[in-house]
Amino acid sequence: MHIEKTAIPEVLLIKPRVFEDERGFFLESFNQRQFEHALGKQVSFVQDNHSRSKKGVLRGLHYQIKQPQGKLVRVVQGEVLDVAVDLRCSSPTFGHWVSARLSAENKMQMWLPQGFAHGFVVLSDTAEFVYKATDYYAPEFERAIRWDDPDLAIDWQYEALPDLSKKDQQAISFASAEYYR
Ligand SMILES: Cc1cn([C@H]2C[C@H](O)[C@@H](COP(=O)(O)OP(=O)(O)O[C@H]3O[C@H](C)C(=O)[C@H](O)[C@H]3O)O2)c(=O)[nH]c1=O
Repeated sequence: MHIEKTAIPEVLLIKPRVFEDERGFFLESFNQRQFEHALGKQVSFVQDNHSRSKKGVLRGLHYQIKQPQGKLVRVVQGEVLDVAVDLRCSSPTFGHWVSARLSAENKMQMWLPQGFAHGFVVLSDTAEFVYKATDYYAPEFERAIRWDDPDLAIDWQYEALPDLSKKDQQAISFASAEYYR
């Protein structure tokens, strides 16, 4: 697998090795040994998630203030713009965001460690989004920051107004959010 750094050093883009033949393709979507070698430390995942969304759906920006989750995310159908926002107070990239287009086509994955808010917007007619998390879902600790927060000024590369859940419609501003100390 090929690892690409992003403008936030701890957020990585991972391109798995793809074996194509006349039948189609094969790839290892996760290999513990290779992943830990790339990160230079041990990481364990406890939960796999899978969501399907229509074009224009934006899920995010979400994080768990306690039991923070590192996420290894990828798209198995369609295309999304995936975004990670650094919420670690002590980080030199605090309040910065990075984005990447993840698609079934490019098979690109993004690794965002604990300390980040995460979201994506669907750019294709539909998208199936699958990801591994380093801790369990804990709704009592879940927080949401507005996708269109003016201080973050995220370029979602999506021209129309996105389709948001009730929870995301009620998300709060970056300035009033809780951060990771
Ligand atoms: C996240 C999650 C949700 N759920 C249940 C709770 C709700 O009844 C239903 C939909 O949940 P929600 O609307 O919070 O799903 P998303 O909007 O896709 O939330 C996710 O969106 C962004 C992209 C993230 O990075 C997070 O993993 C997560 O917050 O699934 C569970 O049972 N387990 C879970 O881990």
